[in-house]
Amino acid sequence: MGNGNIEDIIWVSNPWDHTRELKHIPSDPKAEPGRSTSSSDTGHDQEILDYNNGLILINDFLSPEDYQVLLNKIKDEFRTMEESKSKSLPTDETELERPISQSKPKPKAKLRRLAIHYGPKYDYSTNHASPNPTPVPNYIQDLIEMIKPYLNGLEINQATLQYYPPGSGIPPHIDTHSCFEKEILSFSLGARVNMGFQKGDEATAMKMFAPRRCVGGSISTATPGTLPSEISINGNQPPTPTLTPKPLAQSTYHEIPLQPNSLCIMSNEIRYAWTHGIRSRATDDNVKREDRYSITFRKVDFEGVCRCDYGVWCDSQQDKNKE
Ligand SMILES: O=C(O)CCC(=O)C(=O)O
Ligand SMILES: [Fe+2]
Repeated sequence: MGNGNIEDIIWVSNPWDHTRELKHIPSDPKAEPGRSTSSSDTGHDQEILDYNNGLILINDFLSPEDYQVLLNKIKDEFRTMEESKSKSLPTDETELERPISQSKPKPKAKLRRLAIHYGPKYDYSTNHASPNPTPVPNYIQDLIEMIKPYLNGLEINQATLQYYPPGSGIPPHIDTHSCFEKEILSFSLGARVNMGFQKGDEATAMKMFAPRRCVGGSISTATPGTLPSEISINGNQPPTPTLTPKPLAQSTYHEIPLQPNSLCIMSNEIRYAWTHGIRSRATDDNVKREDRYSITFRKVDFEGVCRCDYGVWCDSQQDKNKE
């Protein structure tokens, strides 16, 4: 099955010259996973957790000031979205006339994840990217600039903001290989949540043949994830590994806390062959969930062909085998 229709879409890149809204940029970006970065100009320390399978978590990614600016911006975005939605809803006249005691009970608020897309929006059922992408706003472009050192030259062209009300989640999935190039990154804000990771089994691989992003993984009992190598970044000091690296055991379900102000980078094996997802539930490790927000960064692949080394889980390569 080909994805030829994607080639017709022309992505017009966003202007990069703009007034900076997030002020601090790490001066000496880390050159390779697990290595130190100077954070002297930001005045705060980052902590890098390298799971040795393509998963890297960077805690305290932004300075507290920048983090707060970003969180406020994102909350505003969802507030505006909700306001415009409620304005566009037709007024129920009959409801207004009804005495309060007789008014219909309000439907229970649904635990629905909300999303706002910037850049080309992908229609997973048709493999089409939207021809009129909404430009990425400046404050998100600032963040893209800050994550650039971790992108290995990948030019991000899509940012998806998501709001997770307490209790909501996202099904386990592998972001479809042919839709997005290389790394997938997610920046977390608001409350902490656990993300589950599991190496895709045969059933998962089969589902990747469908032109969809979300594949439901068959998840067994949850066991806490093993701790990764942990490197604390301290000013100009070289990184000090505080734990011996323990790779995530294959075929086991692992949960890893995503802290607010953390950047989760998925590349190679974890990006191509593991599912990730967030279970819908009220608590994580007995801690009650609160509002969470995330920004997922991707590069939409207009060619729509993946040439990764993980052929079993690759929709492009499996499609080719079937031809
Ligand atoms: O919310 C997140 O951190 C991840 C979201 C995600 O996996 C996705 O949108 O594909
Ligand atoms: Fe994802």
